[in-house]
Amino acid sequence: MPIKDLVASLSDNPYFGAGAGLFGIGMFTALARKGTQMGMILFRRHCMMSLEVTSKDKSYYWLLNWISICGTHTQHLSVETSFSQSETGKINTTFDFVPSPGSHFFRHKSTWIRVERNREKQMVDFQRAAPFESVTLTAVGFNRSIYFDILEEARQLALQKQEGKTIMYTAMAAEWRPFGYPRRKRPIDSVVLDEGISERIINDVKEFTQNSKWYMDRGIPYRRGYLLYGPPGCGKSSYITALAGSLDYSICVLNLSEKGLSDDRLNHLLAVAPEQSIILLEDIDAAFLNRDLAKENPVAYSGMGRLTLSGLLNAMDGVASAEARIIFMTTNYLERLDPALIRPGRVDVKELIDHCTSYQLERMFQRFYPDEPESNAQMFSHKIHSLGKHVSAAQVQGLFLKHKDNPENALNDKNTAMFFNCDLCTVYYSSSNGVTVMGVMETGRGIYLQRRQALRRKGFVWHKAKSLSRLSEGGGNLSLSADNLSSWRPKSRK
Ligand SMILES: Nc1ncnc2c1ncn2[C@@H]1O[C@H](COP(=O)(O)OP(=O)(O)OP(=O)(O)O)[C@@H](O)[C@H]1O
Repeated sequence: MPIKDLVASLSDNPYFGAGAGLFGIGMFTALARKGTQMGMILFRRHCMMSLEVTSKDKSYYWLLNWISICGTHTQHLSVETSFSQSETGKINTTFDFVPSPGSHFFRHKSTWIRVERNREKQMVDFQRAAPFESVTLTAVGFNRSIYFDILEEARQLALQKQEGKTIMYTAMAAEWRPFGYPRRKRPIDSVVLDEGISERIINDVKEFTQNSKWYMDRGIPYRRGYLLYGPPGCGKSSYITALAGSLDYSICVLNLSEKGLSDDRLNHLLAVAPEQSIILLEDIDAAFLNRDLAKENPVAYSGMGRLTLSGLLNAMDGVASAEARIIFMTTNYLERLDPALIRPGRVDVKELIDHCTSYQLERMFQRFYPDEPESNAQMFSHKIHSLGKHVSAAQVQGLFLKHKDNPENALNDKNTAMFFNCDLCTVYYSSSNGVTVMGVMETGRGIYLQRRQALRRKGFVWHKAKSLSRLSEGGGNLSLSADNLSSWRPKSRK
């Protein structure tokens, strides 16, 4: 059959006509779809700009935070909870909402921007021990500055939160992560150390940070180690935090007795610590104390950290950076430290932060009660010394907090004795013609001795001081009458 006839017969066939029509429509739709896809790809490639920020990048959380505050009004949010516990034990929990994984749109300076937050299920960011994530911003046009603007705004927003604050970092797996919210900077003079100590440390740190060239020229590693040692509660940690604030540094706190801290991990952490930060190794003796206990009782301590002294020494020696690297260590037991750990080069400055001296007591009193005359500060210092007890600044702070609105109470013998839990004694004196109760109590050896001497001068003979009870238990009953003496017979002293 000639082709002409075949075409004529097919065109008369209604089934064929319908099939050809459907085929044509399908073809057209497929081509249109393909064309749109190609068009979109070409449009994206040539007319749109996108920016990908991965969770490994520092600006990742700044950006998410910025988007949730200034950008999208999406109803699909994820929560980021920050938890911090202050030294007083108070717990602060705050929720931040960030866009959840998926697509969101927002308008920035008359440009529509699409935000796509992706969470990879298959990939884990080992540094953060969390799924790998990324955020992609896409906008029409070629104006790159829009992304610079956004990143800059996000950065400023994040830094605003940190202004006047000290960021604390803690070690998470192999990286440093901010711990809780940045803390308000503590004024350095609010930590009252003994005369000259604070000035010595500040001058040394400043001299060090301003002399990088001196170190470079002589090929000396640009790092400096400080050791603050002394009894608990005397201000070692508080001082380091205040110092970091005054230098505008952050603090990287590392607990050497943490389970699973190996030599390699410590080495890595010290090498990647954020710039402009103080590395704080607290209670440095504790890490190796555990090791001794572990030797004695391997079962109880199995699985404890694998940090060795030589690992710590090597890690400290390896700390090198173009930036000034400052390491602070604290301990309550200097004598427990290995001499190799505190030799010059590892520890360049050692300072004893001890119990309160008169200088500190007076200054603390004046800081807490600025309207009180200086003579009261001196009286307070005298009273505390006469208790015959070593008191830490933390204890003194506690006493002031208890009587924060009433300095008279902080100066009261009974209150101070009660607060510092002094052993109370009833003191019996006799005159030559019989027992007379004179010295009712002593709040400490200092006061007691003074009274004794005064009484002796008046001709009284001291018989015995009998420890009755702690004042806190005794309810502060200071007066004695003859009845109290009935069960007690003083031995006369020849
Ligand atoms: N010298 C000081 N001046 C003012 N406050 C102080 C001083 N020392 C301690 N404090 C207060 O006492 C509390 C505990 O202090 P901090 O933790 O700094 O002591 P520490 O010496 O580091 O103790 P530890 O050895 O137990 O870690 C803080 O609230 C701090 O404000």
